[in-house]
Amino acid sequence: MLVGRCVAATARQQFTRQAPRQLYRPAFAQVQWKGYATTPEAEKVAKFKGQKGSDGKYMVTLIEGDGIGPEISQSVKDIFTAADVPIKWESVDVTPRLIDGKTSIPQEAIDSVTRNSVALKGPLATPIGKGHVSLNLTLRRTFNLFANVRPCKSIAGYKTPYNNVDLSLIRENTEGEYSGIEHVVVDGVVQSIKLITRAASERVLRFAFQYAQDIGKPKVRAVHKATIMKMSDGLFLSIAREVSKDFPNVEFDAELLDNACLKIVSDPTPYNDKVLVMPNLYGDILSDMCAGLIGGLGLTPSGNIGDECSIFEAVHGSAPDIAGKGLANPTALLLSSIMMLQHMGVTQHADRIREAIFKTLAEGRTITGDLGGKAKTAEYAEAVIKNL
Ligand SMILES: NC(=O)C1=CN([C@@H]2O[C@H](COP(=O)(O)OP(=O)(O)OC[C@H]3O[C@@H](n4cnc5c(N)ncnc54)[C@H](O)[C@@H]3O)[C@@H](O)[C@H]2O)C=CC1
Ligand SMILES: O=C(O)CCC(=O)C(=O)O
Ligand SMILES: [Mg+2]
Repeated sequence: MLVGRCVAATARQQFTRQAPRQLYRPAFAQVQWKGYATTPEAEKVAKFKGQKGSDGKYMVTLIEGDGIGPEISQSVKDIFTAADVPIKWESVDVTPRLIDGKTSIPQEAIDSVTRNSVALKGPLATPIGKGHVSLNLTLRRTFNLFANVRPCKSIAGYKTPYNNVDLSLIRENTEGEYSGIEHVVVDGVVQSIKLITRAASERVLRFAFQYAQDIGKPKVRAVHKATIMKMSDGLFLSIAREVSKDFPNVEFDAELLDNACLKIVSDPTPYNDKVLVMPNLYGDILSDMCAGLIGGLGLTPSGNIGDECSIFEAVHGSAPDIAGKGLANPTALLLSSIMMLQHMGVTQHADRIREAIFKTLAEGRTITGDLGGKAKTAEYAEAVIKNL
């Protein structure tokens, strides 16, 4: 499996060298806000569109990803099999192809996610500088996964300077600094455009307020830099203020990004009662930073949520420094798979696996190197299975 992925990664690098320079063009289609049901139960029904097959199982798309992706995906597969989770995996490859001069992910992958309406994704590596656009972003854009939900919670038994971290970050997921609209003005001068639209801002902000209500957090805080990016972040902030009026039971305020970073690393616990919502790049950076507060990237899950389908993945990347060595901590992808099961309404299995994970971590006997243990990825997965 690992060999297969290495071949795919090499093919992608070769492809990268041949690919013509592309602009990452956003779709400017007006997005109709569909609203979210007020209870988590109803929300799941509204958003998860997958169907059980005649064998009583859901089909779920699996993108194993690069680097540590296949290793941590194997842990999820093993634990799901042991826990008898009623799903079947449909593995797809997202290595981009050049079709009519454009970089595209394979149609089979797009069809699979569209058909199943839910996917679990390992990390996908992005070449630095020249090369294909991030496949992670391409997937988010292709399926209009407008909200990236990134919870970050302390793990019982793993000691960090703060024991009670419970942060909720919502990152705008389709535009902002990640729009990839870049061009050379003259030699030595390049321009990169941060795109902020009313439509994308409003839908993620509404999502954040609804999410706060659904998970019982009383406050939403917009994180911004509208002092400097007066028009772009200014628009995001003014829409946040507008949207807040539709949620009178949720307190709203705003904070500058740099100050938020200082305060969160000094003491994150005053942020526990808030959902933080922000433009794309700020959410990217803040979520890695927050992972550092609870024990690292091996522990933080995420969900890319759209109206038609959703893709769940860890916050971390392909970790090339430890790939292929059996050292990766699969907890982040496992917790992402639990978010996925909750989203699908498969809650009993989700609860059972989550308890087994937390028990294994709290026992501290069979944990991976990032948490100070000696266990290999597969040994940790085996310990979780024993705790099921
Ligand atoms: N959503 C995605 O698929 C993402 C993809 N990437 C891509 O991943 C590649 C590598 O990026 P990096 O900056 O190195 O970030 P990274 O997140 O892959 O790794 C950062 C550090 O965290 C460690 N780490 C990450 N996940 C871990 C795990 N599960 N267990 C133990 N340790 C773990 C790594 O060993 C490394 O020291 C790049 O090509 C980047 O574009 C980066 C972030 C997200
Ligand atoms: O797509 C990439 O290469 C990076 C994405 C990323 O850092 C993230 O989603 O947090
Ligand atoms: Mg990131």
